[in-house]
Amino acid sequence: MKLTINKNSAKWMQLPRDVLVGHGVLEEIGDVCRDLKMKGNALIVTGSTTKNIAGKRVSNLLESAGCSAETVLTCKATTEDVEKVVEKALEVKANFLLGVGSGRSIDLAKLASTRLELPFISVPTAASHDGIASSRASIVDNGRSTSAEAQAPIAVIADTEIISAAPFRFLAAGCGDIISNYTAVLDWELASRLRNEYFGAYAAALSRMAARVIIECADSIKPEHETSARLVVKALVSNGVAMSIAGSSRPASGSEHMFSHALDKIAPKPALHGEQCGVGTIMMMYLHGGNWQEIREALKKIGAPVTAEELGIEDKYIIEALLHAHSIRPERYTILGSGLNPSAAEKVARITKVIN
Ligand SMILES: NC(=O)C1=CN([C@@H]2O[C@H](COP(=O)(O)OP(=O)(O)OC[C@H]3O[C@@H](n4cnc5c(N)ncnc54)[C@H](OP(=O)(O)O)[C@@H]3O)[C@@H](O)[C@H]2O)C=CC1
Ligand SMILES: O=C(CO)COP(=O)(O)O
Ligand SMILES: [Zn+2]
Repeated sequence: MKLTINKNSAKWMQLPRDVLVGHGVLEEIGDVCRDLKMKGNALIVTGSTTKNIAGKRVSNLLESAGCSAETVLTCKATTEDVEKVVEKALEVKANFLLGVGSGRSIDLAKLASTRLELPFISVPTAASHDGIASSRASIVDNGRSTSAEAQAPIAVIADTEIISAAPFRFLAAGCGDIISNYTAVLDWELASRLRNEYFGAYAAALSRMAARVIIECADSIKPEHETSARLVVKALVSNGVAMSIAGSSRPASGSEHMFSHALDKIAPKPALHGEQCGVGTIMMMYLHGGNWQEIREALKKIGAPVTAEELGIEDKYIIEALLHAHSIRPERYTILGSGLNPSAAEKVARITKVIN
């Protein structure tokens, strides 16, 4: 008899069942629970800011729908934090979990619910990252950035009224996370050619398409336009689907993500994940010999950072992150190969105008 389910299998693509994107969809959370036969005790995983933006409302709405709701506040996305959420879920005898807020809260709810074999609902309050619907969780384990296998959310409730009211910086960061698909796929192709790594043509095409849509619509992505939020959220959900189809974060994470993870470790005050990935994409596209100017122009039009100064990070940390990036995920082969030397790192950052 088979006792464990191997969802790690390349044949197993797990996708969300209900995806709601639109104005005021948060109000439908009770209906989503009824649709998915989810009842009993809910554990809301949220942050100190996002609790006030959506966490409390989710709690009230769930209670009106006949569930009981407890809340656990998040701080970082580390293995220890996952453990804290697991413990809280056991304490309150949770029947399901919700990640309400930032990428961190969603990743913690995702991984804790996976460990507990309970369903979870993703309720983003900003369109700043593509973990909204993915079956991966980016967790820091013993100081190392890891991409953990996890379940996909059973439902995604992306209320564009809330998302478009968030500071525009978040939406611009989400665009950076999507545009980074270009270099992620180039790295994946390289790994397939040089390391005979599995390459999924369909996931790669889906991933490229999302990046193309954002670049082509760069002129029309504007603050407080709910249509902009809707477009970006759909591309972020599509990225999650690409990762599930690939069975890894390969279609959406390559050398530019390794640069961002390195900055998270090195910079005293890192910028948003998607902002750093966008700047990383400009530099990695240069290393690939591609059209880095197109990436830079699109990010500029959107209003995302394209320089160290705009990231609020000193030049020296950009260089250090470039030198360190290849060692972040040594198993993930990218254009960075076995690493840049200091003069090459400085050259790429200067030529692409990230530093001056
Ligand atoms: N699993 C996956 O596939 C992926 C995971 N990620 C991960 O997600 C994280 C990045 O997520 P991201 O959300 O960009 O950043 P963070 O998780 O670092 O959150 C940034 C901050 O934004 C705040 N915030 C969220 N929504 C709003 C809002 N509407 N108004 C004001 N403030 C708000 C949060 O508040 P609060 O303090 O309340 O949380 C938090 O302080 C990284 O850890 C990254 O590695 C990224 C891509 C894919
Ligand atoms: O951020 C991600 C995709 O955008 C997740 O990828 P990693 O954690 O594997 O870098
Ligand atoms: Zn990302």
